[in-house]
This record gives sequence, structure tokens and C-alpha cells, in this order.
Amino acid sequence: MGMNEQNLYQQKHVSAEVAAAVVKSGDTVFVGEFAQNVEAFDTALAARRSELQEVNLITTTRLKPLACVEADPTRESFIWNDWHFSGLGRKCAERGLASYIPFSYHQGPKAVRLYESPDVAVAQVTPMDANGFFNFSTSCSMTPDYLRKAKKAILEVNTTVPRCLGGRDEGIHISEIDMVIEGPNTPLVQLPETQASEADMGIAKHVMQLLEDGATIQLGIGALPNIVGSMIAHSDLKDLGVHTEMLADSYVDMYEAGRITGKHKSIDQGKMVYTFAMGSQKLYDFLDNNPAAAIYPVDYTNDPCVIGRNPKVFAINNAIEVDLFTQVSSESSGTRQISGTGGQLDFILGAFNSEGGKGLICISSTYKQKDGTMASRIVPTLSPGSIVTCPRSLVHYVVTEFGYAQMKGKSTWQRAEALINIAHPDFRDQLIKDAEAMGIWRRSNKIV
Ligand SMILES: CC(=O)SCCNC(=O)CCNC(=O)[C@H](O)C(C)(C)COP(=O)(O)OP(=O)(O)OC[C@H]1O[C@@H](n2cnc3c(N)ncnc32)[C@H](O)[C@@H]1OP(=O)(O)O
Ligand SMILES: CCCC(=O)O
Repeated sequence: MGMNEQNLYQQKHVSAEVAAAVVKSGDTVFVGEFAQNVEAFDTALAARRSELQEVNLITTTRLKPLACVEADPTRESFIWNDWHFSGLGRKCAERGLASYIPFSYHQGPKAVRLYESPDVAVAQVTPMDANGFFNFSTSCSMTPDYLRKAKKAILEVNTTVPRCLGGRDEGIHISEIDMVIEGPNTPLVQLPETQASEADMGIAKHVMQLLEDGATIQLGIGALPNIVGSMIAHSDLKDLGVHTEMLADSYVDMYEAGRITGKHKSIDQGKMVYTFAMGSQKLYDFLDNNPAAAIYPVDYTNDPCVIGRNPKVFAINNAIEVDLFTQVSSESSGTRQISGTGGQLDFILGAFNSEGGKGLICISSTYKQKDGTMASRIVPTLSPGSIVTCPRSLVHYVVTEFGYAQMKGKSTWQRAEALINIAHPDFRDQLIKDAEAMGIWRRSNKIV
């Protein structure tokens, strides 16, 4: 390590309490993304609860509760705003303790640069390297933009987190930041294993029918993408590439099984490109100093024009409801915000931009309601208040365990018919009646 970097480190190294003391009432404070928690800073800031009013905290998806939010159940001192809800986020929102910030993920960094004025930004990083750089580990996303825009940029070092090699802005130099804290070295939060349902298995089989050698894949979060990953690992598919938003355990399985070479990619050839990673320790160990993967800010990974430059982009994402007009809600149930738009729209657009690309909305045909009864996820119209995540003008493929339907170029009645054909058989008759009543059924005199 150079003397200059070492001196700068000594000058900027402070306790968490000193760092948290820079926050004033009314400030906006970014406190990290995904698996990366700034635990020491959060705890020290929470301890200042009685001195502070209306501090806006910003995150992207929390898996662990924020100490500040727990310390302030009346939301007077700390107001948590989240770019994407996890289960924790939506449960806090129900108690009035979290607010969702709408975006299409690739636009996040530009929105920060243009419209946000963070007073303080804090990110969890690896220890400084010999050249004075700290690495953002598993969460690049919008972190570089928040740190560069903030009046005070603070890093919290964790010696246990992986160093994720990247293509651009995967870290920051000591000269660009104001303070460094040494955190408690808690290992990264891990996602619990998911259990695929019978419907997920059925959907995954249809997905596999559509997938070709040489495709560039993006898998979303959850049980279905994981089972698809496992089927790919056990298939004889060749030379797949990866250009995704989230890197998860299933990519390690596919890579180790020899399915991923990235040799047909037009950009970042041979590299698995992503903007954040969440999974088990197996994933975090795989990523540490591994040049097989490259992390980038999200305005690169999720830019639909960038996505579209690779061949046969194959994007697999989940949804909550699809209506007979082919409007997709993947983020809310009525007015209940469940997750967020995230990168779904980015990848649906990007996949269609790609030569031979396919954007898939995968949805189990039914959903078990709280009272134990089954409801169709293919519905006449979205539940009142539901947010449209993917508008009908952009929908490409919809897949259920009963098959798949390609929607581009299809009229309203053709789309309704295609959807009813892949709905659960118990609900098809009623859906036909609904389509007729809404005038989007070809046997209706109103249409043909
Ligand atoms: C990281 C990436 O995924 S990159 C991909 C791009 N981003 C996206 O696709 C973002 C939008 N998509 C998503 O957020 C997710 O894929 C989802 C929400 C559609 C599915 O995620 P899953 O984790 O499989 O959902 P899950 O089945 O656990 O349901 C989540 C919640 O929605 C509720 N829910 C699901 N379906 C319904 C429904 N039809 N009606 C009412 N509530 C529903 C569940 O009850 C659950 O709430 P709870 O935790 O309070 O019980
Ligand atoms: C913040 C993005 C997460 C997602 O796309 O689901």
C-alpha cells in the first residue's frame, strides 16, 4: 500500500459515532443496498434518535431490519424510503414504517444524479487494496452514484465480504470519500433456500422448451428461476451467456456444470455480468476475486439498449397477476405494494431489442388465498388499485404450467384467447364469459 493512501486512511478513519454525528435533522441519508448492511453506522445513528427529526433514509431492498427504523416506531426521527420492497419492506410498509420509491431500475442512477441531493451516503465495502481502492462487494447498483453525489461519503469496511471484480465503478478510491468506519465484520446476509412448487416445475419445463444454445440469460429472484437454473445445469444446453441484474446461487451451479461459457456474447464476452448478488455463502465465495463474473452499475446492466446488444437474450421474470388485456402486475396486489418494478421492464424491453431475444413473464396459473381457496392469477381485469408493471404494449411471452403464449402482433381477442388457453382449466369457462362481457372475445358480435 502506498504511503499516501495509508496516510489518507489514517486521516479519514473515524468511529461509527463520529460518522453518524454528521447527520442533521431533515437530511437525506443513503444507507446501502441488498446484502450490504452498514451495521455500525446504522446502530450509531439509531442511538441519536431523540436528537433528530425527519431524517430520510434510502435503501434498495433490505433483508435485515434497520436499527433506525426499529428504534423509531412512530417514524418521527427516521423515515425509511426503499427503491424495492423485500418481505421485510412490505411488512414494514403495512405498519407505516416504509415507503416505496417507484422506478424502472436502469433509470435509478440518472434519477440520483439529476434529482436527488443526498446529504450523506454510507456503503459497506471490502478493506482498502494496495492502490487505495475499496470494492463495493456484491452491491454496485446505484451505490457509486450515491457516494459521488452525497455531501459526505462514508465507507464501512467489512473484512468478510467478497471482492467482486467488475467492468466499471466496482469500487471507489480513498481520495473520493470523507470518512472510513471499521464495522463489526458480520458475514453477508444469506437468502433462505426456496422450494419449487409443482406449478413452478411445470412452468420451468415450458421455459426449457424455449431456451436455445448460445442464449444470454437473465433469471429473476425466487423459486422458479432457481429451478430453471437447476434444469439448465442438468441439461445439455451449450455456451450460454449471462447478462443479468441479480446473480444468485443457480448461476454457480450452471457455471460449474459447464453450461456457461459466454462465448457468443457480443459484449463482455466470457463474463457473467450483473449489478448485485444475493444468495448463500456458496455464491459469495464463488464471486470473491473471480474474473468469470463482472459487476457493473445498474445503468449499464439494465439499460435496454445494452441488454439488446447480446444475442438471444432470454429473460425470465415472475408476476402476481395478468389480466385478459395482457397487462401485468408484478409488484402489487391492489394497493398493497409487494415488491417493485425493479428491472422487470428493463429486461422485457432489452430482450425484445436482442436478435432472437425472448422476454418471459412466468406466472403460476393459480394462487392460494389467505382463506385457503384458490384464485386464478389470470384475471379479467387487474385487481382495483393494482400497479401495471409491464404494459400490454410491451408484453412478449406469458408462461404458466399449462403452456406459453407469444403476444406480439396479437389483437385483444387473440391475446385473451391465448391467455385463457394457459389459464387453470377450473377458471377457463368463467374467463371466457368475462372476455365476452368485456367485448374482447371473437365470438362476440361486437368484435368480428
Ligand atoms: C432480483 C430480480 O428478481 S430481477 C427481476 C426483475 N424484477 C422483477 O421482476 C420485480 C417484480 N417481481 C417480483 O418482485 C417477484 O418476482 C414477485 C413478487 C412477482 C414474485 O416473487 P416471490 O418471492 O416468488 O413471491 P411470493 O409468492 O413469495 O409472494 C410475495 C408476496 O406477494 C403475495 N402475493 C403473491 N401473489 C398474490 C396474489 N395473486 N394476490 C395477492 N397477494 C399475492 C404473497 O402472499 C406474498 O406476500 P407475503 O409475503 O406478505 O405473504
Ligand atoms: C431493485 C431491483 C430488484 C428487482 O428487480 O427485483
